[in-house]
Amino acid sequence: MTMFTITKEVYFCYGHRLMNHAGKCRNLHGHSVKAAISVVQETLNEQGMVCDFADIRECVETYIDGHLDHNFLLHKDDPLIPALKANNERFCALDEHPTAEVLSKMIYLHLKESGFNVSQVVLWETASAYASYKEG
Ligand SMILES: Nc1nc2c(c(=O)[nH]1)N=C([C@H](O)[C@H](O)COP(=O)(O)OP(=O)(O)OP(=O)(O)O)CN2
Ligand SMILES: [Zn+2]
Repeated sequence: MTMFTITKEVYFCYGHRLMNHAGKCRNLHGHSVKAAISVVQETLNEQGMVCDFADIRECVETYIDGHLDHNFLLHKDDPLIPALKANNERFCALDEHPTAEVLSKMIYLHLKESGFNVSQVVLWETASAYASYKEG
């Protein structure tokens, strides 16, 4: 079987902390990250594309702007949440810890639910560390 793959990169920022981390990542800190989104198709459309890069960007930008970009990402049981609420600060409480693994999965599932034949999402959290999510 032959397969075409395209990959679109998007960039965004967030603050977070990993509340159960034994080291420095338990502290409040932030990242400026890159997500690389790969979409596959066996055949090309009438424009000779898997899909337009811009279609991936639009889908993922709406989601990232609404949930992740310039937001503060916390586990839903993080004891900081009441203080953020009391001060009207923006945050996003996740069912899982806000790791690169979990964020790559969130982006993947959004694209899949939006109808893209996404094969993988890779999230570069720092210049030297990335996580990826794919299914099957
Ligand atoms: N498997 C994971 N490990 C870690 C994650 C993660 O999301 N998944 N996240 C962190 C921290 O949030 C942060 O990303 C720090 O990562 P790290 O590579 O340790 O940070 P540095 O840039 O400081 O790396 P050095 O190479 O040690 O300078 C931690 N772990
Ligand atoms: Zn971090």
